[in-house]
Amino acid sequence: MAAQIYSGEKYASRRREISANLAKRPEFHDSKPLPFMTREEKILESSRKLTLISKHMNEIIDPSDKRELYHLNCEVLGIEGNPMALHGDMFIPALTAQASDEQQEKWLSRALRREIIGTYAQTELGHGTNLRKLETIATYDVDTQEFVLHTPQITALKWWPGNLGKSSNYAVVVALMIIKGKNYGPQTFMVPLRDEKTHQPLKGITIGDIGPKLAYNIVDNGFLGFDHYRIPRTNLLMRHTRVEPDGTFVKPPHAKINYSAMVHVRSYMITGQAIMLAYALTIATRYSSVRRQGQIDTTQPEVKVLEYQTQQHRLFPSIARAYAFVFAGAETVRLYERVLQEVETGNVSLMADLHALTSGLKSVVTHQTAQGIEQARMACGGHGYSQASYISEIFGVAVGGCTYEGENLVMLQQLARYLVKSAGLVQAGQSSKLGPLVAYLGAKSDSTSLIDRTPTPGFAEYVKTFQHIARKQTLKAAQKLFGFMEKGDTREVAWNKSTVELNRASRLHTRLYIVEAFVRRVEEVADPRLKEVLTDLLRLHVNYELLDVAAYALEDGFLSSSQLDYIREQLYFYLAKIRPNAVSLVDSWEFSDRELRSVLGRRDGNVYENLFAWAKASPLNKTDVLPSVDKYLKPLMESARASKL
Ligand SMILES: CCCCCCC/C=C/C(=O)SCCNC(=O)CCNC(=O)[C@H](O)C(C)(C)COP(=O)(O)OP(=O)(O)OC[C@H]1O[C@@H](n2cnc3c(N)ncnc32)[C@H](O)[C@@H]1OP(=O)(O)O
Ligand SMILES: Cc1cc2nc3c(=O)[nH]c(=O)nc-3n(C[C@H](O)[C@H](O)[C@H](O)COP(=O)(O)OP(=O)(O)OC[C@H]3O[C@@H](n4cnc5c(N)ncnc54)[C@H](O)[C@@H]3O)c2cc1C
Repeated sequence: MAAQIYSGEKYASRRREISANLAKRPEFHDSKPLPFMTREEKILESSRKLTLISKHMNEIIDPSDKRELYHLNCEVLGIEGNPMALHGDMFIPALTAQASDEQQEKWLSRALRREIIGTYAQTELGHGTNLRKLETIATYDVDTQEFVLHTPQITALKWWPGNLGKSSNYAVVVALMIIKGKNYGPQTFMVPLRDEKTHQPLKGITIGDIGPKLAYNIVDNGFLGFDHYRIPRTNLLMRHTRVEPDGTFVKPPHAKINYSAMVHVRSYMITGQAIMLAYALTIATRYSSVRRQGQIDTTQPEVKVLEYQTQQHRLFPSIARAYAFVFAGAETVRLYERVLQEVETGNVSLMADLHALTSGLKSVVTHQTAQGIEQARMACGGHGYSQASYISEIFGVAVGGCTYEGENLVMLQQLARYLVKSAGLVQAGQSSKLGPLVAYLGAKSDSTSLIDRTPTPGFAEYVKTFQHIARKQTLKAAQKLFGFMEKGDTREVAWNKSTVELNRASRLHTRLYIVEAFVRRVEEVADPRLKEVLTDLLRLHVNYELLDVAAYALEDGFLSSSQLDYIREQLYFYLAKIRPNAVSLVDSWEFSDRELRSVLGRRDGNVYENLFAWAKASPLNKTDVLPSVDKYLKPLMESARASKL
C-alpha cells in the first residue's frame, strides 16, 4: 500500500531506507520534545539539524531527488519549518523558473550549494491578495542602469515572507516596476539583504521578524523596508521579461509568468497537505484502537473507541480523503513538471489549466485537511488537546495553507473565472473547444442518476452524478453572472454579486476532480488485495462526498430520496467494512515515530506509559515549587489566611 501512496515501490522503499539510516544517527533526532522548547531554542535546534543535513545529506539521500529530500526534511526537521524552508520551497523555484541562464549561473548555483540563503518576498502589510496594487516600487534609473527599490509608506513594508526576518541574506522581491513614469506591474528582482560575512542588514534595508504565529514558529516570517535601495538592472529576473539598458521593456510570453513560484508551491502543497492529514489520522486511529471506554454490549468489557460508529464516521472519511488527496497531488505535480518543461520551449498554453486546477485543489484540499485534522484531535478526547498528541501543531501548520499561496476564497474565484469562460463556450454551442478538465460541462446529463438502479452500481454512476452537480452549479452560477451583466451591471459588480455561487461551482468542480483522480488510481491497481481495500475506501469516499453535496442533486430530482437512503446505507456499510483495516490504512503511510512527533500516536501503542513519561519530563516538573508560587501565590494565600484571622 505504501507503494500506492508514494507512487511506486522505488520511492516507498527509499523512504524506509532513509528512515532506517536516520534511526541509527541520534544526532539527527530532536534533542528534546519540540513542545518543551522556547521559540529561540527551536530555531537553534533546527539550525543545528539543518547544518548536519547539509553536511551529511549525500550519505543518506540522493540530493537531486526532491522526494528523498522532502522525506529527510520531514524526519529530521519536521513540519514546524526551518531556517531554510522558503529557500527550497520558493527561492530556488523562483530562480529556476525566472532567472536567465546567466543569472542562474551567478545565483542559482550558489543557492543550491547553500552559500546564500534566500526567500520570496511578495506580500506586504497592506496587500497580499491583490498583487497589482503592491506598493513597493522599483523605479528604473536609466543613467546608472539601476533599479531603486523603495517603501513609500508603512503599508508597503514586506510582511510575512518566511525566513525573511532573521535567516535570509537574499530575497526574490516582487515590486511594481516603474520605467519613465510607466507602471509595468509586479516584477521579480534578486535583492541582497544582508552582508554575506557579518549577516548585518545592508544600508537602506530595514528588516526583522513579525513575531509568533498560530504555529510554524521555527520559521522567522519577516518584515522588510527599502529606503531608496539600489540594485543593478541585471537583478531583474530576466528569463522571460527583460529591460534593456535604455529602459525598453520586453514583454514575457505570458502575462502571469512571474507568478510561477506560487504555482510551484500550490502544485506541491496538495501532497504536503495529504501527509499532514495522514499524520493526524495516524495518531487518532492508533489511539482509538487502544483507548477503551464504554460498552456496546453490557455483558462485554469496555470497547476500543474505534468500534463506535460515530468515531468511524469522524475518522474514516478523512482517511479516504488523505488517500484521494495524495493521488490527486501526484497528478498535479506531474502536470506542473510538464507545464514547466513546455514553458521552457515557449509553449504557455497549459498555464491557464494548471493555474485553474491548482487554485481549486489548493482551496478545497487545505479546507478539508484542516477540518479532518481538527476532527482527529477531537477523536482523541482530552488527550487530543495536549501537545503530547502534536495534533494542535499539525493543525496550526496545515490550516496556514488556507491562507498562504492565495486566500482560499480568492483562489476559488480564479478557478471560477476559468469555469465561467468554459460555461460561455457551452452557451455559445462551442463545447468542442472545452479542454479535458472541463469537457463534462458540454455533455448532457441523464434524466436521473442510476445509482442504486443497477445491480452493483459502478463508480461511473457516481462520477456522472458528481458531474451533473458540478455542471448544473457552474452553468447556473455563470448564468447568474451573465444575467446581472445583461441588466447593466459592470462585470466586476456582477461578479461580486455572484461569487458565493461561483465559488460553490469551483468547489464542486474540484471535488469531482478529486473523485476522478481516486477512481483513476484504483483502476490502475493490479494487486487484487490492494485493489479490494482501496475500492472499499473509494466507495466510502464517493458515498460520503455525495451525501455532503446531495442537496444540489435533490433539488432538481436527479437523485431521489430513496437513492439518498441507499447512499447513506452504503456509507454505513463501508464504515464497518473498513474498520478491520483502519489501523493498517494509516500505518501504510509508514511514518516513523520520529517523523510523527506524537506521544499519543506512537507505533508501540503504550499510550498511558508514554503520556506519563512525557508529563514527568515537562519543564514545569523540574522543580516541585515554582518561582511563581514563591513570589506570588504563597504570599497571596498567606495574606488571605491572615485577613481571615
Ligand atoms: C508546510 C508549510 C509550507 C509553508 C510555505 C508557505 C509559503 C507561502 C508563501 C506565500 O504565501 S507567497 C505569496 C503568495 N501570494 C499569493 O498567492 C497571492 C494571491 N494572489 C494572486 O495570485 C493574484 O493576485 C491573483 C488572485 C491570481 C490575481 O492576480 P491578477 O490581479 O494579476 O490577475 P487577474 O486579473 O485576477 O487575472 C488575470 C488573468 O490571469 C490569470 N492568472 C492569474 N494567475 C495566473 C497564473 N499563476 N498562471 C496563469 N494564469 C494566471 C487569471 O486566471 C486571469 O485569466 P483570465 O480569466 O483573464 O483568462
Ligand atoms: C504561514 C504563512 C506563510 C506565508 N509566507 C509568505 C511568504 O513566504 N512570502 C510571501 O510573500 N507571503 C507569505 N504569506 C502571505 C500570504 O501569501 C498572504 O497572507 C495571502 O496571500 C493572503 O493575502 P492577505 O493576507 O492580503 O489576505 P486578504 O486579501 O487581506 O484577505 C482577507 C479577507 O479578504 C477576502 N478577500 C480579499 N480579496 C478578495 C477578493 N478579491 N474577493 C473576495 N474576497 C477577498 C479574503 O477572502 C479574506 O477573507 C504567508 C502567510 C502565512 C499565513
